Amino acid sequence: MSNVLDELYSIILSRLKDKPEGSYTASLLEKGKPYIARKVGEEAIEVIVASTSEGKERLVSETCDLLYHLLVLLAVEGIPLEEVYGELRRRMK
Ligand SMILES: N=c1c2ncn([C@@H]3O[C@H](COP(=O)(O)OP(=O)(O)OP(=O)(O)O)[C@@H](O)[C@H]3O)c2ncn1[C@@H]1O[C@H](COP(=O)(O)O)[C@@H](O)[C@H]1O
Repeated sequence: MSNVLDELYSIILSRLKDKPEGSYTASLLEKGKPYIARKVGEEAIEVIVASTSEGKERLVSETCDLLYHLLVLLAVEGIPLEEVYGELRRRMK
């Protein structure tokens, strides 16, 4: 069964492959892996700031930005989402 993260990951993979005009994902690929990794860090900081002062709606929005950029990083690294799910399951007590 597919969930929203799987669906988004699949769209990201197709953007990285087809590089359509106007795709933000494709523009990230052009900027390179260190840039994408930095974006993950920036978005994580925005999550921290939102959690301390900006309210729940903002926290949800920044969480989405963080998850999206994390998925792009995993996709660029060639790590299937199933591998992350598997590791999370392995850790579950
Ligand atoms: N879920 C997202 C998503 N979340 C966040 N973002 C983008 O991430 C950026 C975060 O904002 P920032 O201010 O930090 O960055 P910025 O100044 O816009 O960009 P930078 O120059 O800093 O990289 C915004 O441009 C958002 O549009 C996303 N961009 C795309 N998606 C989804 O990814 C899929 C593919 O999108 P495209 O590649 O654009 O077709 C689609 O399903 C989209 O809905």
